[in-house]
Amino acid sequence: MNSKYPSVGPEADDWAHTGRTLSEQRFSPLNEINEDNVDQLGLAWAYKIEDDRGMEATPIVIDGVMYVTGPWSKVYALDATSGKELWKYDPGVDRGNANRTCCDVVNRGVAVSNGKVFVGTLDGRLIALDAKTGREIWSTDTIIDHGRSYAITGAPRLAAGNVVIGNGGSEFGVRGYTSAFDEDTGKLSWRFYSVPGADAPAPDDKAMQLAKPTWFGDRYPKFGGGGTVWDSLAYDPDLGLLYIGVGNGSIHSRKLRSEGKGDNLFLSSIVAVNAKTGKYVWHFQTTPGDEWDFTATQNMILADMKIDGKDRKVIMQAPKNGYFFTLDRVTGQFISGNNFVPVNWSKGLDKNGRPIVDDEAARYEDGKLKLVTPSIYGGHSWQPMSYSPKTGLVYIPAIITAWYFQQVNEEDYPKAGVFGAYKFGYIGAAGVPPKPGDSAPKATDIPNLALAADEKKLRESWTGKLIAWDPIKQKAVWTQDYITISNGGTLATGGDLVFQGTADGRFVAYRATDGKKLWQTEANTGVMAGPISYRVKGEQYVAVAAGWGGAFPLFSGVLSNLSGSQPDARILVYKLGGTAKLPPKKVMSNKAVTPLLASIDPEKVKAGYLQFAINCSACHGLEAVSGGIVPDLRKMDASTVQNFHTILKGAYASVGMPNFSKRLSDEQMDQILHYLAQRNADLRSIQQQAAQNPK
Ligand SMILES: O=C(O)c1cc(C(=O)O)c2c(n1)C(=O)C(=O)c1cc(C(=O)O)[nH]c1-2
Ligand SMILES: [Ca+2]
Repeated sequence: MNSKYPSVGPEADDWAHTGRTLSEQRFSPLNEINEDNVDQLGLAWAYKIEDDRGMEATPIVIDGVMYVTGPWSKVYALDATSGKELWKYDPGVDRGNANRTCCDVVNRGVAVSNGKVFVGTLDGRLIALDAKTGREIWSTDTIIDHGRSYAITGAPRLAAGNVVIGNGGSEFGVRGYTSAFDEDTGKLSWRFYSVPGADAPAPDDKAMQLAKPTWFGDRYPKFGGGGTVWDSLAYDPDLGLLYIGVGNGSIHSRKLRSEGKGDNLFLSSIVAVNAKTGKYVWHFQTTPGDEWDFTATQNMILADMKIDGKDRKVIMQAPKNGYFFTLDRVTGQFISGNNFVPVNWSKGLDKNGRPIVDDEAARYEDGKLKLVTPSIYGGHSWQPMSYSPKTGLVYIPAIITAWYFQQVNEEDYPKAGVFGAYKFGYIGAAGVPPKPGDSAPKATDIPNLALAADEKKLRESWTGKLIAWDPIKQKAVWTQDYITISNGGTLATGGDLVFQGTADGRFVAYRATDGKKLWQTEANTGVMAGPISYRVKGEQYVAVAAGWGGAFPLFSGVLSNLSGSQPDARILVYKLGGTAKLPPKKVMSNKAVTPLLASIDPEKVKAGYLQFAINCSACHGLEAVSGGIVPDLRKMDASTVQNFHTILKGAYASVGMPNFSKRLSDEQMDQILHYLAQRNADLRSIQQQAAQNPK
């Protein structure tokens, strides 16, 4: 061991929590793999996951065993040195639940404590498994109302003898909350609601006493209000505080939700509660009166650092809204902040760190069309950032995109006919990030994604960045650019390395101090999850869950095609001198397509477009251009066309195609088929043009 990298003790071996330790820094002190030898890194083993959907889990490794989750909330226990399967657990989630979650049937991992493995399932159960055998010890239903679209995608956290879990659903109309269950028994210890309900809050409910006056009108209980806690929690055992990262408003439109007024606490906030009781301690709202899906569910990092000569206990977050926040985690007081990507929705932060909303530029309750950056994908999403106490830098997988918003009144929903109106209360569309000084957008600016030229322009404008951010000076120290969004979470190590997977299918190591690329390998699929590092019998490994999916390809399929990635889910594990090989990359079929129908009825196409936008586009892509996660419906074969109605009525429910018989009439199903036949014709004409003008 050289002096640059002195040996680190056995306490560095495990990756015991989602963020390695309770501080959630995603920093491994291990340094056997370092900038001097990282070029010798090779694949040690790979484990194939049976469902080729998005992989978002951070694995946990304790005593040489890896616990990781895959799509449909399945849990895998693997020998961390060989990839040998020790056990596998399938909670049997009803595949018909695929449309209860906004963004793929993903899961972000387990918590492990005292011989128990805890997993939250897509259908809302929290389950404790025996870590040795994978057998169920207890299972509890965490959902308060199965009539609404709640789903769990996040990893549970451990706090004060409890397992804590939230859920998602703010895109569908739910009231967000966080629940804590006793680790041993699964009994509910406490529940914290993120937003007020219809009733007056109890006199001793300080949180809702604070929140209620920031909401207006009586309609928000109908829409649920939102504030789902779908990903991030952090626990400081010394302070006894649990930090809750709260999501966006439900319904998105603040006009429909809260008469266009108010901060709407605790939407888009970090809330600190007593970990034993769930009682409110402090809050910091990152986006006042959210109406842009600006969640504060992004991962929160706890660190101790010297700022202006004083030792500070901080909590850091880079929420979707594009601002980085460094707060005092004892009091919630704002220390510093700055935007890490371009923002046009706000003019900056005031002295308390409250963003000054640019109403003219971003609030769409005035009925005008607004082009807002960041978009609903955020400047940063669930892909976790990491912090190296060695460099003092935070490594943020950042996103640069924009989104159109235009208010739709409820009575006008049926006329709106564009993606989003029903679910969000606005017409939404992808946009090219605006430049300062651009004139106000007009409806004619909304790109027509069916036209290949617009697709190209949009795709090229949606980019990713890895940003090494100084959380004290609040500025970037170095950056790396990516051709598209939804690049992976990051890992920082004692070997002065930063690891990150990319949407275009690579796994890369950078030097932590200056961002120099030192190593990369083909992952053969887009990589989104946060990598980890661990050591068994003195040998260091770096691991990542690889597999393209999640919000981007499902929701904006047409734009995500650029990644060239195919869903091919695996756990990939690397070590120095590793020689294992991956099977060849799966490529997307570019076969010429045949017509779906002999004749197409334009009236049906028009009606079908609306029905498709409302019911199908969230998974099968805007304008029916799939991102490759679920079938591209423009390319259906003859037998699929023949069985179209049967499939919509549940024939493929077991593989994740929900039953739409309660939502769509036969006539509407037929309209959708005609719309798809038209999109198929559009695709064939693009293919013909390409064949005539080969580049
Ligand atoms: O508001 C919510 O309840 C909620 C839930 C989830 C989820 O559970 O995955 C996502 C989002 N919102 C969201 O806004 C978002 O961008 C997103 C991306 C992803 C993903 O897994 O790729 N999930 C979610
Ligand atoms: Ca959301």
